[in-house]
Amino acid sequence: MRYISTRGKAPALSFEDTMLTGLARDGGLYVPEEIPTLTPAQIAAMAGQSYEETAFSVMRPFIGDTFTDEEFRELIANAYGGFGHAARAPLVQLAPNHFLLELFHGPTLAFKDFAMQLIGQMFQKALGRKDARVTIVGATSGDTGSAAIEAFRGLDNVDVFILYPHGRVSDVQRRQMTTPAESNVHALAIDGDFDDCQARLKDMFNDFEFRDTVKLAGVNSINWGRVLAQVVYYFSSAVSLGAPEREISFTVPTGNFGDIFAGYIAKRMGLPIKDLVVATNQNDILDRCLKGQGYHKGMVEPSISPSMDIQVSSNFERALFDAYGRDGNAVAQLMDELGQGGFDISQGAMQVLQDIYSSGRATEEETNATIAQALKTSGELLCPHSAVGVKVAQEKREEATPMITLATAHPAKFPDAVEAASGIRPPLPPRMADLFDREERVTRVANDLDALKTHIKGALGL
Ligand SMILES: Cc1ncc(COP(=O)(O)O)c(C=O)c1O
Ligand SMILES: N[C@@H](CCOP(=O)(O)O)C(=O)O
Repeated sequence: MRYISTRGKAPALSFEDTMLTGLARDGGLYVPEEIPTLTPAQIAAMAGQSYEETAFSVMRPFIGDTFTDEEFRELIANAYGGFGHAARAPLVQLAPNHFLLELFHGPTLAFKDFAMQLIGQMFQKALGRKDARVTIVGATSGDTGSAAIEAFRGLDNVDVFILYPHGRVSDVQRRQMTTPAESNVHALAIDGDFDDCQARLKDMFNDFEFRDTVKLAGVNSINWGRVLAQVVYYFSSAVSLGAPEREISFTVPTGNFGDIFAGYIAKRMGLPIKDLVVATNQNDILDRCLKGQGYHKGMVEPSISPSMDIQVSSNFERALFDAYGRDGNAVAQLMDELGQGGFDISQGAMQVLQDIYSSGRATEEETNATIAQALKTSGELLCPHSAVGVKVAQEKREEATPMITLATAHPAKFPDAVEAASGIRPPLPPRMADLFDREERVTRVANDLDALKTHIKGALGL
């Protein structure tokens, strides 16, 4: 299995090199040269399996000879052993034929743990046998950062720097990033929004001198390993509702497009997914785009679902690559235009995208109302991101096809917003009960590439 760049000009790499490289050197994102498929019988065999067994079956075809079967099984077992639910990703029923996939039972209470816990294991194994060291830099609107810090804190061969937008993450998210005491963890509050953080991260990858000096690695969904690990729960949930005999639809609260893109990969692998619905908050660039209005950037509007406050949706580049017939030059041209503010999508590519994805948006009022309604009708307390998904799913779902909405974070990560909408202040789990008593450690850094490079090199003693 080899991986190629969406911009067509970087060398093809193995799974291991793709994982450790992050952004391709032509500025693109790596994708598999070919998508492996599973037969209906292989998918049906997942019924009744543990999450870990399904994870092995789904991901094995993508990793080539990076790990032996035995090693890979062990990494998967280590990754999910600490989750707070035996099913790892349990389904609960919200309404007839509408289900919620709870992805928040990992250590940092968000879906990011599914990929990050595994990536942590895979990095450790791959770096350990090479006796290599890397500097991970990540951009976060709140959840990727805490999950990355949790996965890499205290490891000998990794330093981790996380850029988050100052004042634009919840207090719980911020404290998850700023309170770990390990010296290899560095939380950086950036004067800007998430798009600024992600843009500076990509600038660092495109600055080859800096990249090579610090041995830069990435664990955002830039990293194919992140997307891959998220494919698994589409299979586990769909099979438990009757796939492959039965079609299933999914609605995914979306920002950087990594999670929904994982759903697309599941579909390409043979999972009978009927609709893949992109749900956005008021930062609705993807909804507008999928309705045929082109991809044109506006200002990021802070919302009660801050992890989705994104305008430049990184993985949409992967979707465009396939929609444009895997033409790297066409994608590179679109990304250049994005640098000037936006681009229009050709009719042919738009048709491909609309055949795969549909979309909807939720206003702040609708999100609040959905939190209150779900509590009343099903007893389920939703985080604001999951509520965006539920609201859009309610509009999109059809009676005949089960709809699964992804619940991407635990309500306790956003207690103020959840309390305002529902009257209930969700408590943190006991293991995190002292989060607000722990000392914070954070550096405020300007939204400036040179300032960031200087800070990171200084912290590394370079
Ligand atoms: C809680 C939550 N929901 C939804 C999303 C959006 O996911 P994606 O960026 O993969 O589209 C994020 C951020 O990634 C998130 O943290
Ligand atoms: N919502 C994310 C933004 C980064 O997304 P990623 O999937 O590319 O890591 C966050 O919570 O940080």
